[in-house]
Formats: sequence, structure tokens, C-alpha cells
Amino acid sequence: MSTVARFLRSLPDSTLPLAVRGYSWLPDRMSDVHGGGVLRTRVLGQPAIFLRGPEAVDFVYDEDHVVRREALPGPVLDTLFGRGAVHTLDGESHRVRKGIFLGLLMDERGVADLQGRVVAGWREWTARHSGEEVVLFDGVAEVLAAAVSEWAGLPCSDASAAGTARDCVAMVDGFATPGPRHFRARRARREQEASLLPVVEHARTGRPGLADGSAVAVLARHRDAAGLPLAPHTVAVEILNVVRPTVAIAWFVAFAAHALHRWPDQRIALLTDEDGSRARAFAHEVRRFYPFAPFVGGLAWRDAAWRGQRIKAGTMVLLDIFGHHRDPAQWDHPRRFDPDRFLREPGAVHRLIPQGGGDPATGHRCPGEDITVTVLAALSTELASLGHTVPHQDLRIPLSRVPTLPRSGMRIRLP
Ligand code: HEM
Repeated sequence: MSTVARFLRSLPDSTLPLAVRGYSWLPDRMSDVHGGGVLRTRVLGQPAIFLRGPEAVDFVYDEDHVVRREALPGPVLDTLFGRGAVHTLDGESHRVRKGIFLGLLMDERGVADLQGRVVAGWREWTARHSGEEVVLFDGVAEVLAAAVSEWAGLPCSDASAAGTARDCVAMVDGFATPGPRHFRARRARREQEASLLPVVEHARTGRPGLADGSAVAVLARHRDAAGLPLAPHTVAVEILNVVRPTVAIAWFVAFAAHALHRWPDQRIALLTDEDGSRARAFAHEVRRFYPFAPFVGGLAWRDAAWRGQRIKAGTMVLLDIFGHHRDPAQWDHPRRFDPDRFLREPGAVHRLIPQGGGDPATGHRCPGEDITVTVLAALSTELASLGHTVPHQDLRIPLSRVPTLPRSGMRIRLP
């Protein structure tokens, strides 16, 4: 065995401390290298290297260094993304599949249509529960599930929206943790995938009223270069890759309510927003300041080097998202909640990586960023003008939990 191989084998496995300490585990352990950070360890028994810094973003999003096939562990596929998802593809097959998502999710009119449905659903929900004390996170997840289901072309009722919201939240909540939350996530995915198979079948045999441009129609009727359709299970997986992350915007909305409560001046800023720029800056700062996706990455497919660090083929290469957004080398006063940083320096938005880095058209960066920012900005503005009160509750955000939330789920009393 070579010296390098012996060194890699001797590294401690960090899976357990990572699961126990969550977001707070990594930043303390990164050692600084000029212009970035690095940590060598093992995750799930595999050699892994965590990287941080702008050049690390470029490195991780270069397919010449890092690939996705066989990179994502089974427990993440069976909960968060689904087997055969776009997240697991490389090269030409990724480009073709990603093209479907770019067309569906980055079309301006489509984004505006979804935003309109979300805001209408929100107003209806706040009116229906007027005077009640509600858990904002749960309510918003249902509003988002109903809006995105209809928008995507899924048959939808109040009851099915509640079930979709519950299952999508479970899939996100349980992907990074062992135990009951993880088993709930697996069951939620199994049940949602199974319930979508007849929907795919129906879309293929000509469901009356199904809009041609909807996610269900486009994915179900897609033909690859050889003229072959996607397997029904793959279509179900990819429909969920539209619905689930849209429901997950509820995490950011709960954080937005937390920020408006903690820094009331922000409410005034949103109420006096004339052109929507403050609301978007606020949405960006919520995505920077509050923790959500902890890291992303893949596998080094050949020996490579980053800033003098040798990376052997087969090493997991992970980009530290949480640390990136708190790095004083990249952000002035990173621990200050300051949406104006994006108004003072509009280019700062390009340093954000809460939904991955690089170019969504050519790499794995999230194609749902426009939707996320648009919906989050709209609901933040709705919250600012709602006139709700925030009852006494536990608003601490535990960093040991991934994903995390204010402990109370953010309870508010509606006017
Ligand atoms: C809650 C807000 C969201 C967060 C935090 C988020 C985060 C992410 C992250 C970290 C990635 C992985 C990037 C990588 O692998 O390098 C990703 C990919 C993806 N996201 Fe999002 N996302 C969000 C919202 C959305 C929405 C609203 C949609 C669709 C409507 C969406 C659809 C996708 C898809 C399809 C991919 C796979 C892209 C690929 O592999 O090429 N996401 N997202």
C-alpha cells in the first residue's frame, strides 16, 4: 500500500460527529489555505475532502474534476432526490435531462404564474385562519404544495395538498439523519413515487385538460435522442424534483418571518419597496444568512490537485455551503443580517451558493433559483404587510439539526 493510501485509510470517519453536530461541525475543523479552506476526513467510510472559497466553487463545478455518478449515497437518493434523478447524471445525459428542467423552471412567465398561484393561496389561507395562532412553517408548506401541484399539472385537492406537503417536508427533513426521521423520509418517497405512476400513465394516454407545457406533460411525454420515453419511475422521480423543493421554500419563509421579527426595521424596508428590489435583496440575505443545504459535491473521477492539495480519484469532494456564507474573506460582517449588502453591491449575488454554484445551464446548479427567490420575495412582502403578532415561543435555531428551523416552527397569530 502506498504512503498516500495508508494516510487516507488512517483518517477518522466523520459521519457520526457530522450527524450529531450538524452545521456547526465543519467550520471549526476547516484549516485555512491561502484564499480558501480545506479539511480531509472520511464520510460513510470513504475518503473525503471539504473545500471552501470561490476557487473551490469553480473546482467542484468543473466536470473535469468532479462527477456525480455513484457519488450520492443511497440514503440520500432514497429520501431526497430519488433513484435515477437528474442530480446523479453527468455529461450528455445530464445535459439532455437538465434541459427539461431549464425549460420548465426558468421561463419568466411560468415563474410569474407560479408566484401568482402561491400568493393567491397564501391570501386564502391567511383569511381562512384569521384570528388563529398557527405554525407558519406547516401552513406555508401546504400553500406551496397546493400551488406547485396545480402548476405542475397534478390532480390536486386540499387533502392531497396536505399529504404532499407532509411527505415533501418529511423527505427533506430526514435525508441527513439516521433514525425515525430518516424512515419517515423513505416511506414518504416510496408513497409519493407510487402515487405518481398512474398519473404518468394517464398523462401518456392523453389526460383531458392537462396543459401541454406543464411539468407532468413535458416529463411524461419527453423523448430522448433515440426517441425513447423516460421510464415511468424516472418521470415520477423528476416530477417530485419539481414539487418537493418548491415545498421546501417553506424553510426559507419561516426564516424570513424570524428575520422580520428579530429586525423589525426590515419590515418597514419591505413596505416601502417601490420596485421589488428590496424584497429580492431580503430574499437573498435570508438564503445567505440562515442555514439550509450544508454542502454539495461529488466524486473526483481522476487524480487532481486544488491549491496544492492532492485529491486522489474516488475521493468525495464536498463544497462547504454553510461556511462559504459566513466567510469574512467573502462577506463584510457575515454574521450581520444585512439585505442592503445586495443593493450596495449588486454583484454580491453571484457569490451566493445556497442552491449550488456555477452555471445552471451547464452544471448541477439548482434550476429552481428564480422560483425560490421570486416566491420568497413575494411571501416576505406578504408577511411584512400581514399585521400578525409573534407569541412568546422558542425561536432558537439549533445548528445541530440538519435541516434546521426555529424550534417552534415559527408560530404567529394571524390578524
Ligand atoms: C428551497 C429552496 C431550494 C434550495 C435550498 C435548493 C438547493 C439545491 C441544491 C443545493 C442543489 C444541488 C446543486 C448541486 O448538486 O451542485 C439543487 C439542485 C436542484 N434543484 Fe434546487 N433548491 C431549492 C429550490 C428548488 C426548486 C424550487 C426547484 C424546482 C422547482 C429545484 C429543483 C432542483 C433540481 C431539479 C436540481 C438538480 C439540478 C442538477 O442536478 O442539474 N430546487 N437545489
